[in-house]
Amino acid sequence: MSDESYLSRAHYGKDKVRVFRIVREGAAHRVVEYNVTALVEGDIDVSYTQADNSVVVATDSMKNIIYYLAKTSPHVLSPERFAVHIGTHLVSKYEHLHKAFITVEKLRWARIPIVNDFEPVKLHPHSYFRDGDDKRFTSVEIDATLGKDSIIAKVTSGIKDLLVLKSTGSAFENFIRDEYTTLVEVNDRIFSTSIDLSYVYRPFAVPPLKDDLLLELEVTSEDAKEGTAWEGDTVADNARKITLETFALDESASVQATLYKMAQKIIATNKFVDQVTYTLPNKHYVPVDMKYMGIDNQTPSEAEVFVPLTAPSGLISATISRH
Ligand SMILES: O=c1[nH]c(=O)c2[nH]c(=O)[nH]c2[nH]1
Repeated sequence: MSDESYLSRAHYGKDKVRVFRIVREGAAHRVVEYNVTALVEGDIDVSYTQADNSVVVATDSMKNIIYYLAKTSPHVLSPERFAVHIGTHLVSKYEHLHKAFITVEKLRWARIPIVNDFEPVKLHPHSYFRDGDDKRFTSVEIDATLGKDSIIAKVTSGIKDLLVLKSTGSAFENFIRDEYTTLVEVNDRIFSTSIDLSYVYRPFAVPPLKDDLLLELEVTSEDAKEGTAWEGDTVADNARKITLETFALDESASVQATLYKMAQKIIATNKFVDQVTYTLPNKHYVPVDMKYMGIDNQTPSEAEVFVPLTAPSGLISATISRH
């Protein structure tokens, strides 16, 4: 053992860059709101070890690159493509930067439905409401360590904070009973969780950027149909639908068993997704004990009044991978 130390890893960048973009398509607008994180890695050791800032792209400049690409990138409406574009731009513009890690979190803005008697519901062209607290995100690693002409993108996307609850169709029985067990077995209970889900796409090569550092890559109908990372909307829509429908339809034996079914379906339905991870807090709802009032609120079929517990919660997580 030596008393000396060395810099074993370094990366830096800008976090929590908030950006909103309008794309005007005639009278109809499309809007996105993102929280972006951009971190870079490369030949930057001396900025830590020698106080030498000559290798430092200021994090303020990185923020400006994010705004610049929010204005100029043809990919801005797709979190995955926008993130790949930001990361590829950083490692292509600066010779000494070899990797970029970009996270784009997308907030929900849905068109406000306008209901007029006897007319089909119309979605307003430029007014929106927040239709859920869940966020879609993508985390992209841009790896240019093999050269600026051989850039590999590793894309992981997912959903955070998707809060769900079902008031029946969930049981928890046959678990280990010993001297520590106080939990009673139930064949009918409330199941509520705040879903965190991430899925890993098969890595792909990013074409070298043009002279103006713009990423000119077409999205084909195959991308949309097959659900490549290049058209992440397809998989994002699939993953949300599978997660919600499986949660609703499964006669759940446990959080673990329902989680596994969701993940298996995502892998089976999305051929460019190789790995799925769910993290599910089990948000407990405890029936109030009303025995002292002479009221049965405890037997599962009679349990009607519950205390939603803030803490503690279970925490069930698993990663399911393609064979
Ligand atoms: O679905 C569940 N899985 C558990 O592992 C567990 N543990 C517990 O106390 N309740 C539950 N519920």
